[in-house]
Amino acid sequence: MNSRDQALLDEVEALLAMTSHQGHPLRSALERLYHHHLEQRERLERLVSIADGFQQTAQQDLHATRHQLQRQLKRQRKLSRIADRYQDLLHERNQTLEDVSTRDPLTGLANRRHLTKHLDCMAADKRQAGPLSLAMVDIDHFKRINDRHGHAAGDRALVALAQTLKSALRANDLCGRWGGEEFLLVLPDTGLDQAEALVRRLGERLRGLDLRLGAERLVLTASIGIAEHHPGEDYRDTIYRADQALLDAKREGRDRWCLAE
Ligand SMILES: Nc1nc2c(ncn2[C@@H]2O[C@H](COP(=O)(O)OP(=O)(O)OP(=O)(O)O)[C@@H](O)[C@H]2O)c(=O)[nH]1
Repeated sequence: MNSRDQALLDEVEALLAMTSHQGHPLRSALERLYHHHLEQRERLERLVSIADGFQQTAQQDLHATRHQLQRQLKRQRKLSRIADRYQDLLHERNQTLEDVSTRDPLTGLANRRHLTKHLDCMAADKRQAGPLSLAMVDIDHFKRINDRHGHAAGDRALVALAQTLKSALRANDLCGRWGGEEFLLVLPDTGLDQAEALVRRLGERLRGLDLRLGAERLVLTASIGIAEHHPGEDYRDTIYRADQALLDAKREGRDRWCLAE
């Protein structure tokens, strides 16, 4: 209530209290008006206090809800960080699993499983049109290297051969370890002539390797069998023919290649 209202009320109260106005015809009406005003004021104050209470509760609720939301948001961010880390970990694990199941651990080349799968995919791919050759490469007298210099030296020779193979091949070629000291080359868009040129280059690089075992330089040679895939032929049969050609190369004195029938 402002001071003007209060002054008016004080004035009315004073008038009502004056005994000289007891019989005045307006006194009774003024008194009722005065009490009516007091009642209204009281009601208004109650309403204002209820509204204040509501507002305070609403603000507290708002504050509590905001706080709760912030906590949920924080928790959600934490969860999403954990989920991201978990996914990265899963991706790494998958990658490792993929590597373990498709790579030869010693040389890092494709393993036999991967080579077979690759050939199966090629067989299923009807767009595969150009010539395709397979070459089976086998280190000569590898047992002697192991026997003479130890298994670790043999492993070094295998790794050196794997690196030489990789460096001699083109981007679309695939080479992998077929088993022991035997490696398979898958050469797409390659007829026998081109395969022979590649294998010649490979033999030269292999002989030129500077592989040291103590004071001794180890000269690596390999025998190779090459087979061109016939249209409609099962890849296993092409590999078999390449293997037979490899045996021919061994029989003919090693350090050479032979072409399959
Ligand atoms: N160090 C090493 N040796 C291996 C590995 N896998 C197979 N070998 C060895 O490779 C040798 C293969 O010997 P053989 O099959 O007799 O062939 P080779 O001595 O190369 O004779 P030819 O093939 O006839 O020229 C065996 O002594 C195997 O133990 C390997 O991962 N590491």
